[in-house]
Amino acid sequence: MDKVASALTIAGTDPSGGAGIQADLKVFQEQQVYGMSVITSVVAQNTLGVQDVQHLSIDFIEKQLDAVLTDIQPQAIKTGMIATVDMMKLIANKLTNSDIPYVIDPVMVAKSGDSLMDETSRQVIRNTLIPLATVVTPNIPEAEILVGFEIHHNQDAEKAAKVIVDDLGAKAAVVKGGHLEGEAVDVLYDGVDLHYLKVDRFDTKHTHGTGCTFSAAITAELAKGKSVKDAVVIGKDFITDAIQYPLELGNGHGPTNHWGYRLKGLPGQREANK
Ligand SMILES: Nc1ncnc2c1ncn2[C@@H]1O[C@H](COP(=O)(O)OP(=O)(O)O)[C@@H](O)[C@H]1O
Ligand SMILES: Cc1ncc(COP(=O)(O)OP(=O)(O)O)c(N)n1
Repeated sequence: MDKVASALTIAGTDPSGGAGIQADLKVFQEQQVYGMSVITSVVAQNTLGVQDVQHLSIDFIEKQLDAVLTDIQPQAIKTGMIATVDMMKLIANKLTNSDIPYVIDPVMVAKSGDSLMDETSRQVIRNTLIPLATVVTPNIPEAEILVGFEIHHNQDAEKAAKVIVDDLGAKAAVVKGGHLEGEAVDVLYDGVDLHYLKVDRFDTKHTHGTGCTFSAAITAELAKGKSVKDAVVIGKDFITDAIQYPLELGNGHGPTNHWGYRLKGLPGQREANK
């Protein structure tokens, strides 16, 4: 293995830097993991919403994947915005029989309400990519689509995490509670045990890219060789700090602070970033 851990994100872009490829690479860098990226779709978006999307051709996505995978072997891979069935089939082909830890953030809809995955793909991801996953990290609406029932409280989230592992074939699932009321509770099921990751909810509108940031932090830790549970616990700390110390950027849902965790224990900077 190379001396430095490396991770690959396969996803769409966010020119405003809070979500997608840009967020993933910032997180990898913060976690001291060498970051690489394959772009699936170029998205015109900002903190207010998505203005337009252009998907790259399957042929060109494949060329990017081959360029990376034949040269620098990542120790973990993450997928984010995979908008079409053909993209899913291509990635499934490349990752079948691979033993590289694989994190799926099954991105379907942005916080602004704009769709990032077509309707057919929302059903197809279940059979193509989910069975290959080391960890799947759906938010509540995404988990509802994957499992086919509504999620209103933590017990429903537990049930959904179990279905994603026991019925859909992922090795582990974290159903994120950002969209529920009360504490921000995520439910991790690893095929054996259930774990609750709880933090007080911060009263903030700066939550653009929370899901991307969380799943990228988990990917970085898996690349370093951490267990799924340890990677998810560290990822939760990372996203909590990123939400806690907002940057107050943009006119809508601003980005999280990808260096937020560095401000812990530095009271002067902590105050300055409140
Ligand atoms: N206001 C908040 N305060 C604290 N944690 C939050 C808040 N909103 C989301 N989170 C956490 O951020 C992570 C991403 O969750 P979520 O926002 O549900 O994902 P997504 O961005 O995919 O919709 C989860 O760990 C969730 O618990
Ligand atoms: C290119 C791209 N990928 C994913 C998202 C969604 O990111 P997420 O972390 O779920 O945060 P919100 O956008 O929902 O705030 C995205 N917007 N763009």
